[in-house]
Amino acid sequence: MMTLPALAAAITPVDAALEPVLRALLDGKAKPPGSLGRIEDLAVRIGLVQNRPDPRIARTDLYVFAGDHGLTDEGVSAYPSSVTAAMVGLFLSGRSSVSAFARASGVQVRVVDAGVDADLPDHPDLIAAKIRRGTRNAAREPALTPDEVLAAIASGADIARAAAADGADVIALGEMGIGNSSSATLVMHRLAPAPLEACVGLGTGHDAEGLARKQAGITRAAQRSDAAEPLDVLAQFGGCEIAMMAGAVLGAASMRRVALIDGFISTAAALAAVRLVPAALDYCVFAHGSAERGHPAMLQALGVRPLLDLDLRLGEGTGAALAAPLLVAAAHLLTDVAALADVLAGVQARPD
Ligand SMILES: Cc1cc2ncn([C@H]3O[C@H](COP(=O)(O)O)[C@@H](O)[C@H]3O)c2cc1C
Ligand SMILES: O=C(O)c1cccnc1
Repeated sequence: MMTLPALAAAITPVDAALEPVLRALLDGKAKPPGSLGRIEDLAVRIGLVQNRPDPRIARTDLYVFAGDHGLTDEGVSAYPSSVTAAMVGLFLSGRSSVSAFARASGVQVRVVDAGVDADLPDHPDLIAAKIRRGTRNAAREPALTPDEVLAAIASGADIARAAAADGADVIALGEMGIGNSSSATLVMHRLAPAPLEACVGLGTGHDAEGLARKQAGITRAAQRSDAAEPLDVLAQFGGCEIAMMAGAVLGAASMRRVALIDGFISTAAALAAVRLVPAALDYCVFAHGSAERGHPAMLQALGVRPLLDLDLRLGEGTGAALAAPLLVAAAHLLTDVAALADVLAGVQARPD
């Protein structure tokens, strides 16, 4: 396992000198310069991450990090915590939304028990990495201890690094955890930072009364601690799965792999990772803009633009699974498309 300082030392910013080289290659392809829009930007990003003009994306592994939240005692979610474990079973049976989308994209899904409040039966696609059975209620006390946060980060990094060592080119992050939109809201509030009102959204869905209850629970937690440093914020308000996803971003970056980020909650984890190690941002690709209220401002705080705009608001990694083929296509643009000069030379050389 790598400690946080060791991870930070292993993450270097991408080589900016390669960007004009990649842009020139793309401009020279058999197409008008810039005509493939943001897929060209994506190709540049992938080339920079892999530090080569001919990047390849042969395999994307998607990890769904699952954990429960003591903050649900405040009534912040429309659903009971027991849904988390039930959904883990569904991911493993291949009948969830992310399973369906991942099949369409040729992406392998595995589930990580980061902190589910249940004993989960063994399964070949389940990684047992439980930090604790659910977090403490952040409205009353710190959700996690500092040691639990560090353990979660190290474990997430380990999972991403092992995937990379095993041949994954992209590590995609999804999550499942009833109540975790509240935890992500508090992480965003302190680390974006942004006013609390701008960070609270509907999560899985709420009527007016439910939203008021969610706001009240989140406000109680925010009033209990003025944490503003990333590790402290993760301890006060974070979830096991959010801290572990932050670690997975750092692990992917330390191995020069793309971390493909899903929606609101995954972005909050990426935000924590970037606040811990700013250079990690160079390795992140943001799959989609979530319909969750705070997501645009969180992306703006990171200075990034997501690939897709499909009004998704689920999590699980559904947006990441949908975006995965775009990364494959973008890499193909650099490796498979002929240079216009070669084509024209070929045309001119051809006998009439
Ligand atoms: C059946 C079901 C499947 C889900 N898959 C993802 N989420 C999403 O909803 C949860 C966050 O919303 P909140 O903070 O409002 O609880 C997370 O588990 C997230 O992944 C789901 C939620 C439900 C109910
Ligand atoms: O965008 C997300 O990740 C999201 C939004 C609402 C509920 N759960 C997840």
